[in-house]
Amino acid sequence: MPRIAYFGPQGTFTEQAALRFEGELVPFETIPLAIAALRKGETEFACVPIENSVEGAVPATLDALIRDEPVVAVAETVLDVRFSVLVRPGTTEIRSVASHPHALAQVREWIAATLPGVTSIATSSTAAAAAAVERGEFDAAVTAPVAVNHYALDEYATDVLDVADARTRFLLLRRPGALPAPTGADRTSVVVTTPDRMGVLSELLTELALRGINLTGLESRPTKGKLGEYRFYIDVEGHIAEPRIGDALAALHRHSREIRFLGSFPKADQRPVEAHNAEFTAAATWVDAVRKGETG
Ligand SMILES: O=C(O)C(=O)C[C@]1(C(=O)O)C=C[C@@H](O)C=C1
Repeated sequence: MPRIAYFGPQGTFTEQAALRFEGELVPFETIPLAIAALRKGETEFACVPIENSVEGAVPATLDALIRDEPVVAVAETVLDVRFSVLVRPGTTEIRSVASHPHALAQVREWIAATLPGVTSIATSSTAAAAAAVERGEFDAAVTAPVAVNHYALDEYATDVLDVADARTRFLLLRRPGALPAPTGADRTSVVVTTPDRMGVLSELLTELALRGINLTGLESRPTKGKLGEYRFYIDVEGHIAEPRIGDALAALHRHSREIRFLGSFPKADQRPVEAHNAEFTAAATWVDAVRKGETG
């Protein structure tokens, strides 16, 4: 059975996401450590969170994806997110509440209304907060509902969430190899470092628009070099095997100082992508024929 490194420990949302894929799950304390295990060949896959509908992109994942040797996404899955607040049995007063910063941000209003005056403490993950509460370091942890099964804690509150219908998307990563076959409902992800000149981002987006490609995500992260220098993470609908996507990525390559392919894989929503591949194929066939002198 393949091994899947995941952002743990046991009881994280990421573990719930990783359980949807077939493999032996291996927990790591941080996102960079899970991806490093994949790069080193300790596991065949890694499962990490990439974006949340309330708090946006997960910076630790974006930064880990661009470092060191390339890794690519081969699948994604989306989880509904709602939180439980766990305490040690017998707790009567809550003075501190711990969790992953993304989780704390999603229950900020609930904490202010229900536990006014408590101190919020950031931990490496929601489950790490549960473990710390179990050890007596903090009074309460904001966790995934399943965490109550892994730690000797009681539910103080369940279904906690400031914004209804929150969801988090997770990626299944692998070292580069054969790509997943196109399904007609795919997503392609790249990260581009642009030269420092006027209008370059609009040029990138125009290349997509000209080919009728739907942009589903655009994130920027500093290159960590010069102040004001950024990388752009671009998600589009379609698969690199499709002519219009291949054509667009070639254009992005021409506009960029550095480009890294992050994968073409089936979208979790399985909603078919409206494409114009037949027109692109017909145009390429025509150019080919003209070059050979077969037509005018
Ligand atoms: O700490 C966890 O349980 C995670 O899996 C991380 C994470 C995140 O990074 O957004 C995943 C889903 C929730 O939105 C909160 C935390």
